[in-house]
Amino acid sequence: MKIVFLDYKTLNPGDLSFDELESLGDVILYRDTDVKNESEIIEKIGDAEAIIVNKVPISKNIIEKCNNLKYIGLCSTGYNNIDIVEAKKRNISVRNCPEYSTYAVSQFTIGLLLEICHNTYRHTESVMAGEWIKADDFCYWKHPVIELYGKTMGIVGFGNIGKNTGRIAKSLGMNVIASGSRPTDEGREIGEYVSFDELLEKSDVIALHCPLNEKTEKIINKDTISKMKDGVILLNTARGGLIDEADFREALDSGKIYAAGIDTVAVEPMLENNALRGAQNLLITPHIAWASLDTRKRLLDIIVGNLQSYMNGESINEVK
Ligand SMILES: NC(=O)c1ccc[n+]([C@@H]2O[C@H](COP(=O)([O-])OP(=O)(O)OC[C@H]3O[C@@H](n4cnc5c(N)ncnc54)[C@H](O)[C@@H]3O)[C@@H](O)[C@H]2O)c1
Ligand SMILES: O=C(O)[C@H](O)CO
Repeated sequence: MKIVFLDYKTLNPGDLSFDELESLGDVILYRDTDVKNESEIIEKIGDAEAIIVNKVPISKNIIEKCNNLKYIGLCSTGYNNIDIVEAKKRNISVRNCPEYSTYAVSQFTIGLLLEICHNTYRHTESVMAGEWIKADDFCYWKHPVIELYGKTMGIVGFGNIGKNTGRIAKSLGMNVIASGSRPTDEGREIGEYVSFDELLEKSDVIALHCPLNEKTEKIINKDTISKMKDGVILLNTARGGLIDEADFREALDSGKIYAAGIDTVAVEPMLENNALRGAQNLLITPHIAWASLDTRKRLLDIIVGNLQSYMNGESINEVK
């Protein structure tokens, strides 16, 4: 079987082995593919039966042109770059990789929150610059130190990552509320299910952990921000497209949003004119919550397992 991997560079910058994947068929590996160049994508896929993609968009046009395509294997949990409706229409199997980064992404989310609460990095810089030597007292702070105990974390999207973020928040003494997911007993042990509006009104910290799709695109906008508490903290390690970035910037600048920590923006790599550049009370990282070596190893195992199961006629991790 001809298998084309369109963009392996971020999964495997050179520290993993593709031996197992290559044992499954005639594998063609591309480090990168220009996400904006449909003809390059179509040419690289050619007559392949299976493709593996991380962030390359697979549009209706590409699916129509590559008419031997039977399998799209994602290199990620999120699958917002694939035209699922068109793929399903043509009986193409689309499979994602759930759960490989649950612990890493929830750790990262809480890491952003703790940095907002403590400003460890900014205080270290101040001490290293000699400000403690000149201080009048045994302690001083440049930014407020925030205790999370007793505060409410609202989690939008209470799936694998959302629930684990909730568990950590609960262990810090936070009350957890969640919206958007079907209630389960496991979820009820972590927090209370509420409506999206109630979550916006009650949360001191809001963490986004839902997929990006037509229902969730820009769910954080002027209108929903106006329903939030003044001085709310916003965390987004899911997808940048969940947020209207111009509205978000306005709320950061006005102080309506006290601070935010995000790992994703709407267009990646970030555009030069991205509205968030230069924001003062924003921690921002270049989509790396998933990227530890252990996590990527687990991810590659799932990618291989998904393809193997497709070849065996089994339906594992099929995107519905
Ligand atoms: N930054 C990173 O490195 C990174 C890594 C992995 C995943 N992600 C993102 O995190 C997202 C969540 O991952 P997960 O493993 O928890 O997925 P998941 O499928 O386990 O959970 C997603 C939850 O969102 C819920 N949901 C669906 N529509 C919703 C809506 N309209 N409003 C609110 N909730 C809704 C689903 O019911 C589900 O419970 C992924 O879709 C992906 O975009 C980011
Ligand atoms: O969805 C995912 O798995 C992450 O965003 C990394 O691609």
